[in-house]
Amino acid sequence: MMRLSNVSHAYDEEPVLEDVSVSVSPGEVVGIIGPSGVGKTTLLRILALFMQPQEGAVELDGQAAWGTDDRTRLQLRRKVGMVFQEASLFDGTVAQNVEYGLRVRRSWPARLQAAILDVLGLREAPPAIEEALDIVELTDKRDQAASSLSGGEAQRVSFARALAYDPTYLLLDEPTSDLDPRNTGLIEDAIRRARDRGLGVVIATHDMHQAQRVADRVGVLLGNGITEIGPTDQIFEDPADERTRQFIAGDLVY
Ligand SMILES: Nc1ncnc2c1ncn2[C@@H]1O[C@H](COP(=O)(O)OP(=O)(O)OP(=O)(O)O)[C@@H](O)[C@H]1O
Repeated sequence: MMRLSNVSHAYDEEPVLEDVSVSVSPGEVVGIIGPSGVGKTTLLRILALFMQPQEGAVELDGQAAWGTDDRTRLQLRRKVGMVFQEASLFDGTVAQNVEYGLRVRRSWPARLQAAILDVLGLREAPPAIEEALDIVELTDKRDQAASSLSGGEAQRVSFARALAYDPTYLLLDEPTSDLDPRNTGLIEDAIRRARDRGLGVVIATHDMHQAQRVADRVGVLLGNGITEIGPTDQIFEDPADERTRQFIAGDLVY
């Protein structure tokens, strides 16, 4: 389980998160919804161990992430994959971009061996790449130049790259905010497939309907904290907190 406990963080004395606790288990999708600028990205960056919160604890599979040595933290960070709002692919084919996720994990001897087989034209793509491409339905574009893809396809490649890395947890920051309905649907299907393979997924989105479609549990981030977190049906149909109710009903204007 990945868990934030009583986390607070401020930028230049301006509090963004105050006393936030949230967790995700393997095989579960947790949606974090809230208006723009409320701190969803900050929350994900703390979960990804990119930044240390000023207060509170971050724990992965029972191990505290801070207050430990850098090497242990790097090992913990390797359990986490992240997909950002915008795909950032390098100049190369779709398959090469997806493989990048694998390559960073390989030992130097294995990388050297792969490079030699590449030069000899003898290397076959590892199964993890084919599986990841299958999940985002891009198998037929595997040899296409990444620069020739549409925005939606590029985002699906980003998703596949994060999957190929074989993380235990996957964090998604507004992964479909610039996408058309078809690509949005394909990413949402890929999220469900990742969950069914046992990944713990956290998706931050300002689109509450997306959270309703894909999340098992939803946390509502309003003001500086989570007003409520619980099973998706309960949050949308019977919220306990008045601010959550107003936000879900669209009555809370930011
Ligand atoms: N590095 C930083 N330095 C100073 N302020 C920051 C920094 N990063 C974020 N903030 C501020 O913290 C607040 C929360 O930002 P954050 O990006 O976490 O929110 P968000 O909910 O992800 O927003 P959006 O959906 O618009 O991306 C914003 O007011 C933002 O301006």
